[in-house]
Amino acid sequence: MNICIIGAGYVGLTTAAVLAELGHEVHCIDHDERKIRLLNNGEVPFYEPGLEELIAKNDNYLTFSGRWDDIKRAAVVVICVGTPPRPDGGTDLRYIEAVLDRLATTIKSYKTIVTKSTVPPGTNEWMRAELIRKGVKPQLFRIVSNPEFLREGSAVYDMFHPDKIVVGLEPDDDQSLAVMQAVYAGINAPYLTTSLTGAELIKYAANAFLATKISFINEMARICDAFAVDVNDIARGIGLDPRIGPHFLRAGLGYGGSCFPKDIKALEHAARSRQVEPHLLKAVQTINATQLDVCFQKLNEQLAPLTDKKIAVLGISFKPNTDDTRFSPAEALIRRLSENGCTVAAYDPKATLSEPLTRVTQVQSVHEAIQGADGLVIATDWDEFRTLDWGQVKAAMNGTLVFDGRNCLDRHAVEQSGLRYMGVGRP
Ligand SMILES: NC(=O)c1ccc[n+]([C@@H]2O[C@H](COP(=O)([O-])OP(=O)(O)OC[C@H]3O[C@@H](n4cnc5c(N)ncnc54)[C@H](O)[C@@H]3O)[C@@H](O)[C@H]2O)c1
Ligand SMILES: O=c1ccn([C@@H]2O[C@H](COP(=O)(O)OP(=O)(O)O[C@H]3O[C@H](CO)[C@@H](O)[C@H](O)[C@H]3O)[C@@H](O)[C@H]2O)c(=O)[nH]1
Repeated sequence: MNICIIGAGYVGLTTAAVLAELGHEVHCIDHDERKIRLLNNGEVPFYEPGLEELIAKNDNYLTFSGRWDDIKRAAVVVICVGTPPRPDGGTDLRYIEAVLDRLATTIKSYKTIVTKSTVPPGTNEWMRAELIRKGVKPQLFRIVSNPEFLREGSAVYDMFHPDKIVVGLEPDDDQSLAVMQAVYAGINAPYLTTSLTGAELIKYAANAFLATKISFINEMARICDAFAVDVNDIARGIGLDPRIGPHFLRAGLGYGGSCFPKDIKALEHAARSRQVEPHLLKAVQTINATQLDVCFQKLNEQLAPLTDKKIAVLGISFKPNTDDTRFSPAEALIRRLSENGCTVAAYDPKATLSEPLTRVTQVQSVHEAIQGADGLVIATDWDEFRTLDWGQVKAAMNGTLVFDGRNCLDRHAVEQSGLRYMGVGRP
């Protein structure tokens, strides 16, 4: 099948590479000329495990350009452009609008237009109406809402092994499901069909539920601290109940990234637009917004006064196995330490600080970061940090505090080397 992907970001490039691997002829369009140049040189503009190799392997079936004319040959167009937050919490649909403008002048033969970008409830219905308003004949296209559930850091694996494929269809559309099954032929997952708006809401509900689990365990961590109980024991204890499950119950600095913060806000905004008061979503966000304060306060209590203290921060990205720093709690903590007079040596295996900060230096190794440090903070749970030689860490540091901001370390290993361990809800 000839497929055109619009937007060569985390979702678009992964989709393009995976669909090419499944045997389709894929063309990927992006308006960012730098990205297209890099891709045509065989480079991926961001770090995502396995993606560069998969793109290289499918070189013959995968092309990149900024040419909209290439849409003409495609039977399926997959929209993967960004849908960033607006200051009021709503969704900025300017990139979707720009795509609709282009599609309106390009569509001359029948297309299945698939929305993979995360868009607020009602957007796909509106997109259909917009295309018709812009002059595209209704019989020349169908819209399908096919939200994406991949995680950064395991995007390629997730796209080959989804737990479901959600397909939102127009009310009288009895052909697009077969088109989607042909697109994903070779991927073994149950299909869930619903309306366009139903599919949009499944995506938001999934992210909201996962964020709720994180805020729940972060609130439990606060309670655990007050009762001198280890929150990891609580997470294990409740996680063994299959009705609860063990995932997304790791307390820490809070959730970040380009999805959870914006999508929970967008769902709250959508609810309010229909006069529904989203009490739970508000609480989830309040807990997340104050989680950094709670963690910072713990550090302050141990190291006060913070002014002129040297802190080693391990981790800059919002989660491991990515170089993405969008809404990264690690970066927010580094900023807070800098604002409070600390000297920070930050290290990340892949990510780079998104802006220069006073008294903050990004260094090239853990070894460099910890030299003479008064305290060490694990801000992102990269594997590399779990397996440090704590004896060597102790010898290099000036102080003894290790703050495990991701509850990912073996506390006994840390303590055995004479360091002081402090986690989130792990007194
Ligand atoms: N990142 C994730 O893990 C993830 C997972 C699931 C869903 N999503 C959703 O998928 C969408 C894309 O997210 P992303 O992280 O891949 O974004 P991204 O910012 O990495 O990539 C978006 C790409 O679209 C391009 N673009 C924007 N407007 C364009 C236009 N008019 N024409 C051509 N190209 C254009 C940009 O240049 C950019 O390369 C968002 O709606 C996001 O919420 C993201
Ligand atoms: O127990 C946990 C699990 C995660 N996190 C944090 O939550 C954030 C998000 O993590 P994760 O969900 O793994 O990363 P994303 O790549 O943002 O993926 C989420 O957002 C995507 C975009 O919508 C969805 O497609 C995915 O299904 C959804 O997991 C990160 O800051 C994590 O550190 C925790 O604090 N505790």
